[in-house]
Parts: sequence; C-alpha cells; structure tokens
Amino acid sequence: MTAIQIRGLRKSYNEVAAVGGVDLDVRQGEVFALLGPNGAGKTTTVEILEGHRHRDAGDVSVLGEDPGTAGRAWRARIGIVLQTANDAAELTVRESVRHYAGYYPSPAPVDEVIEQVGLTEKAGTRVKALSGGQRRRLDVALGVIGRPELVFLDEPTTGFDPEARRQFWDLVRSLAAGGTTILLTTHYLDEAEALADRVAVIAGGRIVAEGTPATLGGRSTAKATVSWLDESGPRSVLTDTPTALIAELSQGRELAELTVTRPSLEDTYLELIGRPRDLA
Ligand SMILES: Nc1ncnc2c1ncn2[C@@H]1O[C@H](COP(=O)(O)OP(=O)(O)OP(=O)(O)O)[C@@H](O)[C@H]1O
Repeated sequence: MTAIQIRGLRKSYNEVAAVGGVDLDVRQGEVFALLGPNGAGKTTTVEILEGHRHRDAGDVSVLGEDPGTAGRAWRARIGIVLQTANDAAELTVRESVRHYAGYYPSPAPVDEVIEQVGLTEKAGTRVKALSGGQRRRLDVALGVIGRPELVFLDEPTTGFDPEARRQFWDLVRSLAAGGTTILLTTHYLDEAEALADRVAVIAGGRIVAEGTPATLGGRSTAKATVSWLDESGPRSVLTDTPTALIAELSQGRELAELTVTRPSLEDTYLELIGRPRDLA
C-alpha cells in the first residue's frame, strides 16, 4: 500500500520554481527521509502534502485522498509536528497534551504519550518554562496524540542534545514499529541513516537520487579507499577489491595505520547536491 503518491508536482512562487516536477512514493509503514540543502523545496513539498499549501500542477494522494480537498476526517489521520508553535505557554505540559487530545476522535492516553517523549517529570511544568529541546518533545507529543497513521516530522531534532536525539530516535522507531508511516525532513545525515528505510535527495526542486541509505547514489558499490603508512609516508589507493589489495600489500606482515573506508552517506549526499544537473 502507498501512503503518499506524488506525480509531476510543481509549485512556483512569483515565477521562481520551488518544486519543479517531483515524483515520489512513500509506502505505508515506512520511515522516509527527505534530504536537501536550504531552499531545495522540502518544506514546500511537505506543506502541499499536509494540505497547507496549494500546488500549481501534479497529482498528489495522501492516505488515499487529495490533501487539497480532503476534510476533517482525513486531517485526524495525519500528525503534523510543527517547528514550535508558541501558543498555550501558560498551560502545563499535561494540560497542553490533553487539550490537543480533545481535537481527535480516538486519542492515545495523555500520560502514555508524555512518557513516550520523555517528559513525565515535566508533566506539571508550564510550557513557557521548558527548555528548547523539551519544547520540541512536546511538539512531537502534540503531533502524535491523535494516533495518526502518517506523521510529518520537519527537522525534528534541531537543537536537541545528543541524549535527547537518541531518545527521540527511539520514539520514532517505536511509532514505526507500531505501523505509523513517517515522512521526515532532516539536515542530519546520521539521523537519516539511523531512522530511514528509504531516502530521497531533493535539490533545486527536483529529486536527484532515491534509495535506501546504504545504496543511495551507488554507495554500496562505490570503490573503497585503502590507506596505510609505509617507509615513503602515508599511502592511499581506491579499489574495488580491498581484501585482495591488502593481502598483496601485507604479505603476512602488519601494515601500519591500515584503514578501509567507503563513502559515508554524507560524502554521497554532498556529491549528489554538488552536481544536481548532471543527475537530474
Ligand atoms: N512563501 C514563499 N514565498 C516566496 N518564495 C518562497 C516561499 N516559501 C518558499 N519560497 C522559496 O521556495 C524555495 C524552496 O523553499 P523551501 O522552504 O521549500 O525549501 P526547504 O528545502 O524546505 O529549505 P530549508 O532546508 O531551508 O528549510 C526557496 O527558494 C524559497 O526561497
């Protein structure tokens, strides 16, 4: 089953193309990450999927409906984690989550969701007294309280400390394990690698690559770099067969400072966005 289907999506702002013909499928139950530099068109695409922005052209289906015309019942099936709304600062965390629960036909238990986002100790604290990272976790709680089938997470861990990021990743994994489809935008390549079943890279309003984090842009078949130190200094060779090369070089002796590396997701990503026109 397809949760999101996009065909030929276009959107311009005053003649400037923000999204210039995007095709994309997100399967039900998968965690899909949309990557791309600032201004690439991620937010525009996501806002169209959320029904918050009109498109100029193309077909879009989200949970079987066109977000441009879908009604309240559809809206209750999706969860949107906004980049920090500043309302309800006087309410406590629990009051705030309870308030949002009232908008949905079958919300999750309030305290369970507060626990899931790691805010149990802050449940009685006023929203205005939360730290930035805690506030962000509350945003997530508000986005998932309605037990959505599909959750949009827009740069969810910006400003999190490393421990909070790991906890947040666990939360995303537990949502995914429960069958929730997740569309994530992020600038953190390690986050995409840790969470996403598939990723797409968008640059200049077009998809320039799509695949699993392991195979994106031919990463899994890329040559390996074998590096070591010999009498003449540091050496490095790019090869398809690192094992054979090391066997030949070492002849049974130790090679100093030996490493074998393949392109990281970040290396591949940077290469992809550096020459999007070649690949489009
Ligand atoms: N309301 C708007 N009016 C005019 N231009 C806009 C508007 N919103 C976005 N744009 C332009 O559309 C392009 C795509 O913007 P978008 O916000 O979709 O990018 P993004 O990939 O989400 O970037 P970021 O990583 O910075 O959030 C940019 O060139 C941006 O300046």
